[in-house]
Amino acid sequence: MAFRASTSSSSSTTILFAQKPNWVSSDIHNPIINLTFLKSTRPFRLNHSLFVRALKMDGSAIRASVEAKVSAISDDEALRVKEWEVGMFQEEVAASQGIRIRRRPPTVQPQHYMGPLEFRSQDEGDTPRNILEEIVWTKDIEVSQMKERKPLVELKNELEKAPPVRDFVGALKSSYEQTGLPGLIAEVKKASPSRGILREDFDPVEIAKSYEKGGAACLSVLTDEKYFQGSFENLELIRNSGVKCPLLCKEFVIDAWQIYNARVKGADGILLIAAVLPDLDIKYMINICKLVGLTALVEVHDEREMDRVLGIDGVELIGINNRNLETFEVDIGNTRNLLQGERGEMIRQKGIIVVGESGLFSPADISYVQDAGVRAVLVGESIVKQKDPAKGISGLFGKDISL
Ligand SMILES: O=C(O)c1ccccc1NCC(=O)[C@H](O)[C@H](O)COP(=O)(O)O
Repeated sequence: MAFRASTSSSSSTTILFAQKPNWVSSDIHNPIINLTFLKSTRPFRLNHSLFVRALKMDGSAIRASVEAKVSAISDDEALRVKEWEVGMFQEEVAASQGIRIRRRPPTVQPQHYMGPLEFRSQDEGDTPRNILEEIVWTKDIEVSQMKERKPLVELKNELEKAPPVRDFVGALKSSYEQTGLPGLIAEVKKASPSRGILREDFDPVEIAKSYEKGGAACLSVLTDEKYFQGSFENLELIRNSGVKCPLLCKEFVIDAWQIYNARVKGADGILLIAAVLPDLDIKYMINICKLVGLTALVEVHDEREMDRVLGIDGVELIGINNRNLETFEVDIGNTRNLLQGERGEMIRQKGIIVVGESGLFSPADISYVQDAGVRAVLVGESIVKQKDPAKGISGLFGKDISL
């Protein structure tokens, strides 16, 4: 329904909406809306009783206008509104690149509030659409809390005490050259949203040592606590245990702060997920990675993400995830599909190393993705579940790959 403004607004006056209002704050005691007038958009606080009346009018009949009482908001509130608008802009940019994952919940009416059906059904509410979105929303809260505890300036000061960086890409290349098989990034993974607990007797250092003994070129260490039961403590323990393999910090990165943190904790590489990050974020984060010496493993799952990432300069490692992180469906044919034709050609021309990720269980799986063009694989479940993970690696490759 379109509305026309017929009066201007000032403090506590009755106005007619020019367009459907945009909800900025869903706080029932403090509802703030952006009202678009004929020429401009301005935030106002809505008088609650009239708000309900206006909504009923809106929902119950097709009318040319609705009425509400509004009052001007404070400078502080205006600043929050600005921040909200910038957030909305970022979401729009992400959506234009086909990114379905929203960075944080949209601002909506609280569940207990008897608001207008129309507005409720347009906003899907604060329910994430899938597990990846839920993880990202949780991460957004976690990261802002971590940043409050340790601001970036403080974190940067700790960089000089970080252990020296190891050559992640070099380790994968030399493993491929020596074995003729994809270099293995073996994942230290206790649990996952799709499979639950993978290993009850989980000793991260013991598993890491066994992987290294079994011929892994690099290790991937999950640091997410809530969904994977991983931790930065595990990363640090492994780093300080004498294990020499370069370490990938397997995280859901949404903020550059996490990249600095990973390096400070001893990581040599970090995962950047194209389904979560718009192009500009990926470019910016790759630059930060270079600055601190980390290798970025940029992960894609479909053609669109692959094309976006191939358009970004400076990418040296692309992971093709065979698992759809929104539905958990696993199909190793995905690796082959994304490496066919022009895409595969471009990857070869650019000298990018492709990592086949997820759902690899047998020598046949390894041959399949190798034939498709991968030079490295990232494997968790099939090897972490084995009593002796080193033997799990020989089983996966069909031979002993330790040198
Ligand atoms: O593994 C999951 O269930 C999962 C769910 C949501 C987001 C990410 C998820 N996994 C991350 C990975 O991609 C895998 O840990 C990694 O590729 C190893 O996969 P696998 O060998 O199948 O354990």
